[in-house]
Amino acid sequence: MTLFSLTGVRQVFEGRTVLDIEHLELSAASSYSLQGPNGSGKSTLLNILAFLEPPTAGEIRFQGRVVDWREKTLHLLRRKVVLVDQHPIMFSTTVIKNVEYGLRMRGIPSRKRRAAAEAALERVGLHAFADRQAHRLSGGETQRVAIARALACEPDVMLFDEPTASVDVENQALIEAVIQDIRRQQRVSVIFATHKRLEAARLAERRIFLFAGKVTGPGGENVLSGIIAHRPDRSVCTLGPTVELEVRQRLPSGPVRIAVKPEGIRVYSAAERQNVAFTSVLHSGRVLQMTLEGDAVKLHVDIGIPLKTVLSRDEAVDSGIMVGDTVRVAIDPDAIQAVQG
Ligand SMILES: Nc1ncnc2c1ncn2[C@@H]1O[C@H](COP(=O)(O)OP(=O)(O)OP(=O)(O)O)[C@@H](O)[C@H]1O
Repeated sequence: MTLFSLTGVRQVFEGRTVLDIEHLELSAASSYSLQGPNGSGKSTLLNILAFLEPPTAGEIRFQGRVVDWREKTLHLLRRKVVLVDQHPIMFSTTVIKNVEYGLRMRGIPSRKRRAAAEAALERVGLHAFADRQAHRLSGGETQRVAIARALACEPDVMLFDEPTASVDVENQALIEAVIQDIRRQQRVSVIFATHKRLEAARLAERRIFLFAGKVTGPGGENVLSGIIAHRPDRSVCTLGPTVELEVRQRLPSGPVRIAVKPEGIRVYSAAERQNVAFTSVLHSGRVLQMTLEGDAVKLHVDIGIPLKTVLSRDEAVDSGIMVGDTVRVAIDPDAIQAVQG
């Protein structure tokens, strides 16, 4: 079942478009990671999905119904979707009262409230902390109490904004275990923003990549820092000591972040001279890794910068390319998206 369906969703802050999603569907009872560089729009998207901030434009369907962004309806939707913030705010009272907060707002009687809050604290391993002062907890404990506070409300969807960004290794493992436990309860969907690739691999069934506010597909993994310079006939982006890529976007000279879509990267065996795509510039590289994923082969290639691309199984067989081979790599300038900074 479709949980969220977004069409033409844009968020504009101070005249700047920071989120621009043509179409995105999220399935129910799944777990998604939201990945992308700083400022790519992850928190902005989470705030929209949590019904905390309406988008400037576009349509969002939740569980099949169009969201109309009126306070009365939002109130009900916010019971179904709960966002656990990166820096949760604790009220200056006990842990248990903080966890009970959402239930109190819903008018749940005190005994039932207490039992639900205790059960939620148990799930995050903080049962013994019930009577402690919440604002004196460590970062990791605070994050776990915030998760308990969300869990107590029994939402359909839990959103997390970088749940382990400011916690130690021990709390990271505990929080990941709690998220995995939440997912094992089939009913609850989980969407979390993270900068940690391994965390995404551990926790997410599906991954969404954002770059400059747009969903980029797995190409979001090819995110690199470079410097734009203008030559008489073209603009180039210098990456590392040896690599220069042509960039078609018009940007001022200076530092940029670029994303290279994997479908814009073609890899040829060193011998192949025919049908070279996109560009006359061919980079020399080496194949570091080839992994079979379903009917596709994921290729890691080093051309002085690390790049990931995908071939169909047939293309991979036909090319005869093997791990360790020296190859030539063509990159489509139109597959490069650059943003300043
Ligand atoms: N309320 C706001 N007013 C103006 N600009 C905003 C506002 N909220 C976010 N932005 C801008 O929108 C862009 C996207 O921000 P967002 O916080 O969604 O990115 P992010 O991917 O979550 O980044 P990070 O990984 O650093 O948390 C940024 O350039 C940010 O400065």
